[in-house]
Amino acid sequence: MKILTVEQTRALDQYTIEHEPVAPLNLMERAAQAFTDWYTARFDKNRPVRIFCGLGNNGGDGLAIARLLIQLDYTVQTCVVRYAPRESEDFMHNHRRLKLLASIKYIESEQDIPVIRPKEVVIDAILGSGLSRTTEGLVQSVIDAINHSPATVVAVDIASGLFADTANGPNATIVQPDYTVAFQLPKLAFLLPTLSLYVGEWHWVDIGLSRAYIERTPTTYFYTTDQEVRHLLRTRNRFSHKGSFGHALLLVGSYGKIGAGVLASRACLRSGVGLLSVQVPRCGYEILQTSVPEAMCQPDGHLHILTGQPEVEQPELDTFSAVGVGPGIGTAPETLEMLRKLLASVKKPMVIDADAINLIAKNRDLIDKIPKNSILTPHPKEFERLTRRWTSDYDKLGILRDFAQRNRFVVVLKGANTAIATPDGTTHFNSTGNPGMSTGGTGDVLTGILTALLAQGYDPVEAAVLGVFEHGRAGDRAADLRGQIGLTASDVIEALRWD
Ligand SMILES: NC(=O)C1=CN([C@@H]2O[C@H](COP(=O)(O)OP(=O)(O)OC[C@H]3O[C@@H](n4cnc5c(N)ncnc54)[C@H](OP(=O)(O)O)[C@@H]3O)[C@@H](O)[C@H]2O)[C@@H](O)CC1
Ligand SMILES: [K+]
Repeated sequence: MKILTVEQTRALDQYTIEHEPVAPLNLMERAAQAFTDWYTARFDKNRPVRIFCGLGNNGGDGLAIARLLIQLDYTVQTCVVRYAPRESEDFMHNHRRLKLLASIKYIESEQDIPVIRPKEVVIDAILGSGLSRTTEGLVQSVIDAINHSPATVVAVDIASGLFADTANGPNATIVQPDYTVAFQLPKLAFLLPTLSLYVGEWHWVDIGLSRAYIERTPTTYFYTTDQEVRHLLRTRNRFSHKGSFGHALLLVGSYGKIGAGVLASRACLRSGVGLLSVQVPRCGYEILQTSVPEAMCQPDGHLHILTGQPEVEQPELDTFSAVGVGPGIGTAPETLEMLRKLLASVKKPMVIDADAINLIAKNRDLIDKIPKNSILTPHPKEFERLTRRWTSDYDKLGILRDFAQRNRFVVVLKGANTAIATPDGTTHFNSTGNPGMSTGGTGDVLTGILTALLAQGYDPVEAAVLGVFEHGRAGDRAADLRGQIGLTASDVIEALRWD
């Protein structure tokens, strides 16, 4: 699913109006109806509704929603925040229609701001995507009153005061909703961790804007949906054999962290790889052979760390269809040398995680040695070590895009809505996963999954988008079963299901 900028959304709106064609007022009615359908499916008539409307089209939506809810017998109090002398045309039309049906309260000064009671649901339709400056004065006071109230708050299209795709200044006053119901497409702001307070749980509703226009509008931001992922997943031919699904090599573990290697290996096997070989320090040999009997084990000559000096002769690196390195390997100088040699020898895109990233961050000459189109999977701290500290989530996205594009890497920046930046400058936000997955070992699981997908011949961008999605989906299934708090990385592996 594409994420469009405010400008692009306005153009999409205009295109739909001209080419469907549909009168702007009817489009507003469609938006209000879609919101109302969403609302009535969740909130019953016992909850009094208080709708705060601005004077633009977001306010117009609010007035139309008020009318539709009143017609459905909801108890609605509409408050128009009169912060400016001018209203939009469609606002005025809906204002006239609502006045025939109900009284409207006008907020012209702070004294007019009503007391909001706990049982109420506040619908925030003060400002939408037309926000052009930081909120102040009366609007700011109303937003403060909403934020200090005990009521449930639902934002229409976007929280009032929140910019949809650019940074808000410091100390901006913004509605903090429990829910945001966006029209047609999600907005970039919804996907950024530091803005979550101004978004709440978000949903989007279809208001019939032109699909053809969305299709041909270029964008750099995407939100991965279930439907899109279904197209990526390859089905298995009846005549296939284990040789058809590649041979992966994982270089993992150190004394005390062999478990990271076990998790990565199990996840790799659960993600469809044909054959798996695993290099671990000698202390990990029996552990791995016992806990992952499906894998072939190549013990390192060193007892505790990976040095790249094998105990017994090992197959050439080009035997393997994909290589993954990092989980649990530590940052010993000998392991750095192993990584240096590995990067010099592997020609295919590989998966690079955890301590391999930390080693690269400290030895920056290695960045140029990483095969093009490799997948790097840093968490934010590792990514900061690799690049620089950011000033906002928007700054972080810029650094991420530049780093991936300049080096021709696929960078999977882990977190809520994991962001995957690609060599061609696009960024894909993931839609699956839950806070229960913030627990040791889930990153190792992801490395195993991604290495398995590369080994099966998936293109690195597809592997990253698909792998991150399925990793999150497995986490969601596991959380359904056990709850988020008790979730472990092993539960995520057990919940993987590729169909
Ligand atoms: N896109 C779609 O497909 C559809 C969109 N729809 C709806 O339209 C909404 C967008 O409507 P909109 O463009 O009229 O903007 P909106 O946010 O209501 O207000 C703009 C007014 O506020 C003013 N203003 C700005 N900042 C301010 C501030 N800080 N403090 C005070 N005032 C401020 C601004 O002033 P100006 O910048 O012109 O000086 C202008 O007068 C969208 O979110 C959705 O709900 C649906 O109905 C149908 C389909
Ligand atoms: K709003």
